[in-house]
Amino acid sequence: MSAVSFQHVSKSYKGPRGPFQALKDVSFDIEPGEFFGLLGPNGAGKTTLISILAGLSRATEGQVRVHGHDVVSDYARARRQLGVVPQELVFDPFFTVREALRIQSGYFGVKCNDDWIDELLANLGLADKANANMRQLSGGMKRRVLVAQALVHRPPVIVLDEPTAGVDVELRQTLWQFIARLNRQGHTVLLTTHYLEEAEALCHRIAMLKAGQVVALDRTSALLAGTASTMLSFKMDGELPASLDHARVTGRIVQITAHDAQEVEDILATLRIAGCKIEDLEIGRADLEDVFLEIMQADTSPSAFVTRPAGLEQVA
Ligand SMILES: Nc1ncnc2c1ncn2[C@@H]1O[C@H](COP(=O)(O)OP(=O)(O)OP(=O)(O)O)[C@@H](O)[C@H]1O
Repeated sequence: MSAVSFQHVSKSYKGPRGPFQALKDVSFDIEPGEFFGLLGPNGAGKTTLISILAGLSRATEGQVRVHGHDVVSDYARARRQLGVVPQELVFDPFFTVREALRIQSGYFGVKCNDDWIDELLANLGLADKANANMRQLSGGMKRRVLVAQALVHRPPVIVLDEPTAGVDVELRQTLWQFIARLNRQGHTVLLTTHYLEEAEALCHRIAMLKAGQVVALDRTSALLAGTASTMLSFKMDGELPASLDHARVTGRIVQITAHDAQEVEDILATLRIAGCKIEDLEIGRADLEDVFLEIMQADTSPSAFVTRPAGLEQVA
């Protein structure tokens, strides 16, 4: 049985100019023990999908199950399987960190949870903040508390909606070590992030959403191998030839993806013929950010990059 199953999920919001479809027929399964990434640009529908999974919002159509429990008709059991770290920092300013975690344990009917709460605090670098009031914490520390709150009932499925937004490098590493350990112990992880290097390092499989539709879904390694695999990077002043207008330009730095050696040669020839003076040329492997941009810029019909069904072989 899948850990999480989205089947034909659509969601419409009422807008000033009629209904707005935030999700369009989204279907995929996440297998138990997977570390699964959900990527997409701002407004693609990631938080909407997670809100439906967490029972905070209702799908207009379709069905969502967590370990077989429907998130609407069997809400309590579905919710108990989930630990959700929300994107927004919502907290009660009147409690200490330990009190907040005890109260959250109570919501799930977990009693005498202090040993696990202490372990969570230690693993999230919060041990010395246990008795601090929530309103005294910095933004990054509040985020750590949200992670701890999501995990108090030891949920088999951990959902993280941009958990590292606004978080310093040290906590990111602490957080990922901890989440990766929970994943090795068998917890399923669903992650949304805009830090694509994190997704590349952590996720077994990745789904990409664009305007509410799944436009890519595959093992991370297959996504990296399946699209442009070479990245040319150089510095130059002046205009690029029009035929290279798909290049990514950041100040003087130009990056262009290529599928093979011939395409690399063609790009260099185009630059030479146009009289462009380039410096510091590097040719390297494309990373997930390049793949993401290529997929998002492509005129993708849904499922154009969806090549591989869920499988357990990549989870080992
Ligand atoms: N309550 C709402 N009412 C109307 N429209 C909404 C509502 N919530 C979200 N939307 C719209 O639905 C679309 C998807 O939003 P969503 O927050 O799911 O995107 P996202 O992929 O999580 O984006 P981000 O990366 O910025 O967090 C957006 O166009 C957003 O404006």
